[in-house]
Amino acid sequence: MTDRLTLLRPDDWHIHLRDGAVLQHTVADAARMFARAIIMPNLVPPARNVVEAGEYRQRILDAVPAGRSFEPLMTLYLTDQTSAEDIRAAKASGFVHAAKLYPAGATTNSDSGVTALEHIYPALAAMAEAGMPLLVHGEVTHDSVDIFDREKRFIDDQLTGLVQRFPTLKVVMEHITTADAVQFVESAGSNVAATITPHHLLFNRNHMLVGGIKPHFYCLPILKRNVHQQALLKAATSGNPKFFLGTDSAPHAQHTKEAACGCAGCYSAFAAIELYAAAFEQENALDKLEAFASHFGADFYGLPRNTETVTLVREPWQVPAVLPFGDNQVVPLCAGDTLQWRLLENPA
Ligand SMILES: NC(=O)N[C@@H](CC(=O)O)C(=O)O
Ligand SMILES: [Zn+2]
Ligand SMILES: [Zn+2]
Repeated sequence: MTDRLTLLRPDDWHIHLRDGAVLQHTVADAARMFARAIIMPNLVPPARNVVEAGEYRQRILDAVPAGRSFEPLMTLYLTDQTSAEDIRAAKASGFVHAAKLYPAGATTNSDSGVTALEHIYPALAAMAEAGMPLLVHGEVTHDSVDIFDREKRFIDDQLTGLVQRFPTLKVVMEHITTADAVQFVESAGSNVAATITPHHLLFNRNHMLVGGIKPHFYCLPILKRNVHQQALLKAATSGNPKFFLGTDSAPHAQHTKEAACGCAGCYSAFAAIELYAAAFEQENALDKLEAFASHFGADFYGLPRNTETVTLVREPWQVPAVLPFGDNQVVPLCAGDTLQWRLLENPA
């Protein structure tokens, strides 16, 4: 049995670091293992243009612990008002690497998201032109659509047509949760890819709902049935370069999740690579982890792969019950559980 695993240093192609006092914690956790991360722009107010993205980037850089290297890859939050010029200015900055589509009302802080795709056609044309990937939270939002069906309906009603209309646009379907999404991405062109989270690989809706409701498993898109979890595990460990690491680590203070109306999002960045190692080991596919975590995302974004390495050792450790989160605390994914793999602390 392997008990040591050395990988090219990974990147996270989907993370929420939030803002303000919590950055000291969220940035330190991400920078412990990741060289770079695609930073989600759903702040209040969101990072909608190159100026807001640049200011946010500086706040993140200011929070990187001394002695660590960590490059925040910024994204723009698309609204009905985003113009082709906004995209061109963002591209010219060199630090904005993608733009994010939140259908209005789909998830945390998506109120200023896009109300109809037609509104962003000029921006999407500029993105295709610039080679800038569109990152998609792929869920429809109509009250009439069941929450467990919202991803599939988005593929059928919106994404299929969008990919046809913009055949050269790079699209990342973020945090996929269904066999339908796996199938859609597999059968699309090489310009379409997907990120997969550790929580959707390790858990299904039974973990969230059987034996009492577990708010720390509540995220969007919501955990699905076991058959979907199996399809995601298969895709992530397949060696297909269309599927790569994106944690969707999305911390919310403990009291806002353990509430009558709890927030959506799981905090995984503190042990992301260890959690993925658990999922890959379960599939007997640890040999596939490096490409998923460290090659395919950079290749898709057209960025160089990292050159330094990180090492994981088989050394069981217990996930703390809570972690500091600015002036509050956050309950991490798998709180209290024992993880088998541990990342060696080798300063970057
Ligand atoms: N994934 C989540 O459940 N929540 C994310 C938003 C998102 O990625 O949809 C958040 O910002 O809290
Ligand atoms: Zn999302
Ligand atoms: Zn997210």
